[in-house]
Amino acid sequence: MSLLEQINEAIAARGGLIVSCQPVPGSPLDKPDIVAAMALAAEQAGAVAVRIEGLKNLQATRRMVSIPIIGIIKRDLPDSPVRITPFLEDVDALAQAGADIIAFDGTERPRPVPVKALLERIHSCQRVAMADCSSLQDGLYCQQLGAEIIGTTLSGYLTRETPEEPDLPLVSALRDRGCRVVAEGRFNSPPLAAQAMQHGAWAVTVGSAITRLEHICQWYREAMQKVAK
Ligand SMILES: CC(=O)N[C@H](C=O)[C@@H](O)[C@H](O)[C@H](O)COP(=O)(O)O
Repeated sequence: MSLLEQINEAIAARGGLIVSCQPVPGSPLDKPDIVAAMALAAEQAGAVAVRIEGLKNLQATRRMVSIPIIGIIKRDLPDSPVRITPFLEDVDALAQAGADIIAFDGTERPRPVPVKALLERIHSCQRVAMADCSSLQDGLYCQQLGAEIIGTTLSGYLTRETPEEPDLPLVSALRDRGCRVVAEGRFNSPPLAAQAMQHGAWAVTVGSAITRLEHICQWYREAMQKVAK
């Protein structure tokens, strides 16, 4: 059975929750053992896959979990806004470290390596490709080039102001055009994740609301301060 068929079975049995285990950089939780422990807890709680950033975190997680891992490497480049898995060497390293699915920035922005070349490399490593997109146009381009999974990951992050709400219309639009859609980005509550499934998502990735303790604390504090006397 192919990896995507295995995930289909898991989704049918347990729902389509993918947990992104990416602590806030520099957080006391930003340690490979802790990332791996979060991933194992997510697996034990029924997640169908986890999303992990960085090779050390990926290697530690690979030793702990048996569910599929979506691997990424984030880089801050001096001459390109593209951050997620920009280089062919990143693809090779992620495949080597145990990623089953490799996600990359699928936006149409200035980038060191074209999307087509990244996709070819992911497939030559015999891994599944997930394109992190910001729009219908990005998604259709990556789908047409052969990306098996299209994520809404970067919707709202190419403009100055990021909206509070997730991009449910993009989930529907991509699904209507035949994409296998992972809804990702600001699905910060169970009802929002459920709405993504109703809008045709194949699965939903949740990060901050499950694994970024600082963000969750901030949401609580702000809500409480608003009503404080
Ligand atoms: C825009 C970008 O760089 N997104 C990143 C992609 O890996 C992560 O920082 C997000 O946490 C992840 O996409 C999950 O989203 P949320 O944390 O909103 O559930």
